Amino acid sequence: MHFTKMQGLGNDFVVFDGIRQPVDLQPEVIRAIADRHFGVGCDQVLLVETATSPGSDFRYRIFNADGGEVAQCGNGARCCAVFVRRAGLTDKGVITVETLTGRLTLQHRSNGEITVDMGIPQLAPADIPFRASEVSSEYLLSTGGDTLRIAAIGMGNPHALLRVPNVAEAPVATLGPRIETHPDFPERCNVGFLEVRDRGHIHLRVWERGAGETLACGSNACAAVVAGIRWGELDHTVAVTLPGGILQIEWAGLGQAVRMTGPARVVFDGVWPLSEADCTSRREA
Ligand SMILES: N[C@H](CCC[C@H](N)C(=O)O)C(=O)O
Repeated sequence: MHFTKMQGLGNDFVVFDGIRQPVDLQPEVIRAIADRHFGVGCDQVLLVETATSPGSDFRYRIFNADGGEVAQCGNGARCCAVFVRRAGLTDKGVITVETLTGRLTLQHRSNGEITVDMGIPQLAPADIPFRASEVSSEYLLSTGGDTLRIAAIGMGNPHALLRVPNVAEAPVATLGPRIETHPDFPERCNVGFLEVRDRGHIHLRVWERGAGETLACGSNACAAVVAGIRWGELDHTVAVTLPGGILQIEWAGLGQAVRMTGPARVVFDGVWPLSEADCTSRREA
């Protein structure tokens, strides 16, 4: 299978064209491809397919490095927009892609960046999903003897957000997996550690569900801005500085879609696997 390695602010992807070639992505194959020592290495595998609903240009599927399929990936959506034009699958400037749970609009900008309409954030606990009796801008989460104040927000995928005084010292590697697998998030969650610098700028580090800490997470950046606005600490246009770079996020408020703008880059093209013999060279199952 032919693939293209891509990245959006260092959040990296192996992207397959599922329209012009048969692609079989079983969980164990995803894990093998994502393996940074025995495979290609990536945070997520993306699959572009023929749209199944009218009004969409493509179907866009997302698989985390752990092999699980999920419904949203913001950095991947920007890479998808670049992928389909570079592959000659479309020459449109505005592309609509359908995902497991919704539809995204991807817009090429004159400076080469991509703006994604990420949809309306889910705030009702049942939609996130998150175990809480009512909607709130802040919840208490008990873990390991600590009680944490978090925001819980859905962007087509679930996110927990914690305020920290300094992202550089945030306990991402220890607290991230504990919150990712907390029972109050029945489908697990992505965990954002956010430092509010001013009303138009935050710093963010993210422990991603199914991938661990990544250099950037587009959907969590959107959720973090929604959380900060609902806490009354942010204005409606925010620069989000992540370890891999900066995203521009806009949210006009309740009932409105979140818009994210940032880069997407091609790294190289490849073939997976080269041959069955090469497959056996991977870490033994
Ligand atoms: N780990 C995420 C999927 C990838 C999201 C991230 N790479 C982005 O840019 O939004 C999840 O399990 O919901």
